[in-house]
Amino acid sequence: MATTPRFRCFDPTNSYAATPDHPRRFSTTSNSTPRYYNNNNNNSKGTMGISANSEPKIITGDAGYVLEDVPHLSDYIPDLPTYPNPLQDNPSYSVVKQYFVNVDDSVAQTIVVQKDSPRGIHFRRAGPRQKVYFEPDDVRACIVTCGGLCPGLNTVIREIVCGLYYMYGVHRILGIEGGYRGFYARNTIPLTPKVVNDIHKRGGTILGTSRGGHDTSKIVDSIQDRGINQVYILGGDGTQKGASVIFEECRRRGLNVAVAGIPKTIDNDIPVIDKSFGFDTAVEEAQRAINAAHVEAESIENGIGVVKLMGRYSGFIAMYATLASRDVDCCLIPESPFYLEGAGGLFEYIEKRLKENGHMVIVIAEGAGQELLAESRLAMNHQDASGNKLLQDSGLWLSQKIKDHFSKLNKMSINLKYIDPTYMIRAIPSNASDNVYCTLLAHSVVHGAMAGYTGFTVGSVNGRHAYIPFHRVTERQNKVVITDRMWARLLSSTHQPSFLDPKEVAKNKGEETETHLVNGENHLEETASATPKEVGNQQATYSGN
Ligand SMILES: Nc1ncnc2c1ncn2[C@@H]1O[C@H](COP(=O)(O)OP(=O)(O)OP(=O)(O)O)[C@@H](O)[C@H]1O
Ligand SMILES: O=P(O)(O)OC[C@H]1O[C@](O)(CO)[C@@H](O)[C@@H]1O
Ligand SMILES: [Mg+2]
Repeated sequence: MATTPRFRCFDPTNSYAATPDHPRRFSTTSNSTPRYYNNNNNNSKGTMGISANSEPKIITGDAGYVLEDVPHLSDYIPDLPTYPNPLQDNPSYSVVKQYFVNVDDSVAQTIVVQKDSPRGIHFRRAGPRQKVYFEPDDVRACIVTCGGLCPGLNTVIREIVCGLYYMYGVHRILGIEGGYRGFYARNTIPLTPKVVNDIHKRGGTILGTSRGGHDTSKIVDSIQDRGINQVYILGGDGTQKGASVIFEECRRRGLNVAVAGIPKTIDNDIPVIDKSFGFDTAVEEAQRAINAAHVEAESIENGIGVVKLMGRYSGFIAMYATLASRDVDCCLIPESPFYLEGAGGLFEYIEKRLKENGHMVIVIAEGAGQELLAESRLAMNHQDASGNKLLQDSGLWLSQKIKDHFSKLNKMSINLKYIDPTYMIRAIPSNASDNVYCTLLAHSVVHGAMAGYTGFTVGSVNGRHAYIPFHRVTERQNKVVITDRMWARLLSSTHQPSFLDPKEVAKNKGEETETHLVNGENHLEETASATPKEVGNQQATYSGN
């Protein structure tokens, strides 16, 4: 029989117990909402009623159960009224037997466990609650999209609008134009189901987007001035960092404003969540470019098709597109350093493949081999408006290097075609499965905000939607773990070299190491800049799936 965990209070910064009369400690039971900090300030702009960033809300239970909870408006605003969830009278949803989520439901981050292992980290399960913290008539919601484009943005916008409208009877929803700076520099767009009806069939975002321009104080002033009390923020890692500081500022000002993020990243580089929306669409669309490269390459003697795909720091699109296609002979990603010349290098492999097969296809992620590019040209240190490093064109660079190498050889003339479909992939509408995923994400985020949660990102964790504290999705990037089975499957499907030093791998395999990498949760930031030899060392520590 399932037992309800007995929650204990755990304050990561203090070892002594929390007490109900100490406002800075959690006072939690399984039935009460944890709260910290009393709010005695008024709501005027910039007041210093509440200082310091909020601390993580961590609740522990029996058998090593840990809930990494998200903030709630009642944590800092006392005596907030609650209302019955209007969904209980909604004829469409009345067929569902147990529609409302139990207050104690949580989603496990790790689902592969051993008999005696602790229950581990959990996140609050997403979904509708019996009580809501906003009267539908009082809600003034806004939606903003920031960062690069991604298939599905319009679907999420549509479903937030329709979800608020039809599930909760919220009719005042504003679109913020042109990303964060739109809060203070642009007009707003009123959004209704009619306005958004067809937008899921279009790529891009009807609201526009931008990089840079995050001015927290001006943004929160604008939220206050417009009377907005629910802020829905779609964007990647940078955007979620921005959302986090907006939440902190709203909290500091004591505002009754729910700030919620929906992670958007075509690169799939946001951690914790299973995958980001638009990723499936991107992988599917990448097939068209790979097919074209393959057709070109196999139609001519010693044909080489080079396809560049997106992935600044994470090579997920390249890896999945390669695995899906089966026409790719070599996939290069930022996480797996490679080299061109000499034994075990890329040129040697190309020559071998052309001799065996007469043609080949290479997929390269935009961030792959950047360290080699920097060596061969003047290192550029340009950044975009958000401070992201502007990368050099890895596909163009690689194509040129291959051409130069084989023209020097004289013995083998090659025909290389370079295809860069990156922006074409990013600009298409989401496919069917992403459309459904976007809809569920939008509904989950709306349920969370209506229930008074704030300072959270919504995402699917092991197939269940959860509310995840901002810091968990911004503290690191999700990367391909090259010591995991998925990358091994890729190597085995392409037969490409691993570019690892075989002696080092063999040596380290025999050695006991203390570090154990856990599937999908490895902090492999260092891998991106590691030498092939160093990666060989990491290989030996693998204990993944
Ligand atoms: N640390 C930060 N604090 C506040 N705002 C930030 C921070 N980092 C980025 N932003 C803001 O978030 C917005 C989007 O950031 P960015 O351009 O890096 O895209 P992103 O959300 O990471 O998406 P993409 O995956 O396309 O890179 C920008 O307006 C930027 O100013
Ligand atoms: O829109 P921009 O500024 O050209 O950014 C391109 C970058 O955006 C991304 O698509 C992420 O959104 C990266 O893969 C790519 O490097
Ligand atoms: Mg980013």
